[in-house]
Amino acid sequence: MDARALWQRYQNWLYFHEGLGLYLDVSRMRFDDAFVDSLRPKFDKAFADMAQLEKGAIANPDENRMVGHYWLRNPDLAPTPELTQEIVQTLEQIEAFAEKVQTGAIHPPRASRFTDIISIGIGGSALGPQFVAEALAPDFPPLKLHFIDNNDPAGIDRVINHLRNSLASTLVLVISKSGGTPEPRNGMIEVKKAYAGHNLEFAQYAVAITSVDSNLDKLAKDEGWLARFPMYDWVGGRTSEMSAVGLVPAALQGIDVRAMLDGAKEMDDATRVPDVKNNPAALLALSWYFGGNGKGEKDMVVLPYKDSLFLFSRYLQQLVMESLGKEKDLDGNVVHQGIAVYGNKGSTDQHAYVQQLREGVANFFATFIEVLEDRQGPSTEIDPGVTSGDYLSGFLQGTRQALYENHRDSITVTIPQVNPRTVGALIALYERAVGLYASLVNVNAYHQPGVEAGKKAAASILDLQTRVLAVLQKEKTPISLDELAKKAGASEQVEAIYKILRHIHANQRGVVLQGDLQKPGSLTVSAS
Ligand SMILES: O=P(O)(O)OC[C@H]1O[C@](O)(CO)[C@@H](O)[C@@H]1O
Repeated sequence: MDARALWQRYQNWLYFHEGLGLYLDVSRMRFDDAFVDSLRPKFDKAFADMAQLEKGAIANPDENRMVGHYWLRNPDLAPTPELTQEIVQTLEQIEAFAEKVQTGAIHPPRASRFTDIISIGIGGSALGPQFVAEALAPDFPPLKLHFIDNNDPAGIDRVINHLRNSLASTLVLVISKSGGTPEPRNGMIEVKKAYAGHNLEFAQYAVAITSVDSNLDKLAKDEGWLARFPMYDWVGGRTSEMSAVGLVPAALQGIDVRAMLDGAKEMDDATRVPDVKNNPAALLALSWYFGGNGKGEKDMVVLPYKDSLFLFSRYLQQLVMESLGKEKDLDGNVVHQGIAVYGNKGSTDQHAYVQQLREGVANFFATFIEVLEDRQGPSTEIDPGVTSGDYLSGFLQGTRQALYENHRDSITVTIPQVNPRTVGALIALYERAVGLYASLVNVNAYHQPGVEAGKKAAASILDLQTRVLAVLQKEKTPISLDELAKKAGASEQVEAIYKILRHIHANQRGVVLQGDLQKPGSLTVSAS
């Protein structure tokens, strides 16, 4: 296609949302009208599915759950007045709590203000708060947010060490929808011990964000934690940014959560339109379907050209991959669906992997996220008449063009600036696109059986560790791994046992492995 025809195609397909000032350009995805027409019946079904979901249908059949993240920003849409009231009240409670913390009306026992927050959570209970903090927190927030989003002991130490002089003024958010995920539970126990080590009573610093009556909720209630906020069973972890999961940390940092909700609501209204060309989420879903042949054959590379949005790709990674990456479709057929998502930020990535994107394996389509406002205030001229922002803008255009010329497709989302409304809108845009795409490819976007399988496997390894160590304690002399496995009733699991023991040995926790480390099968083990 020559430049004039491309310019025409750009204009034909350009979507613009006036209220949000958001543009979506799918002109560099090379679908034609016949392709769009062929997907119309699937889209009709997707729009109908989405309408049912928003009305409270059981959209997550495996878990027998409604899917209601859209109600969080438009509570009147909730299927019952009780739910509407609950959403409204929770938001009010969050705002009141954040204000009291910021003004010092709620303060720690030994300080006049909370200065910092440790947020403990994983997956959907971390990625949204992390993305939003990076995108929207002021340079000097009223409370500084730190995350424990893993089970790495050294990572936990690092956060606690950084805060060792301000632990007495650090609020702890423990965020877990289920209230039973091992990582946040373990992180909470470690942090609690650190508080005890400083003679601080954890309950006076701790806030739980979890489902009512979960183990975490019960613990927080029994111990009299500072506050508890509810998470609803009809909100999935990866779509929970607009629930207490995301709103509590955001409000505490002084982010305008109402504006974020408004932006999401406005985008929801726009993405409810049952017309592909006039619905930005449908245009994304269409482009993804085209890009990956409806089978995820190409990866989605997300390139925000704005530092504050660099966690967007990581956020989308969970939203897209946990939602769409499914072995079976809704009819039980094995389909192995999904779309792989990765990315960091432009132009930084141009000096890393964009070389391969331009010339290497053509197994992706790109999504550029462009922000029109360079910075608040005037810009210095780097060259006559040229600012850093002009360079960044030029890098984006240049990369988009270079990719296209080499038959690599791309989508471009443009927002006027990074603010709570546009961030809320971006989240809502992708949530809806994932929901529509899931319907196009007929998968349940709202469960994650694969993750559950991994969790079970991990639990069985820990169980094996307990059994093996109990047997080892009774042994008077060194024993071979095979023998130990047999005595523990786990002859088939010698490799797992070897790895358990090697780890414990490396941490000098009462296990000694002896012999040739190059030949694990020949090692003997004893309790020290
Ligand atoms: O909030 P929870 O229940 O601790 O779960 C954390 C994360 O674990 C998962 O269940 C599986 O990874 C995610 O869907 C969720 O965001």
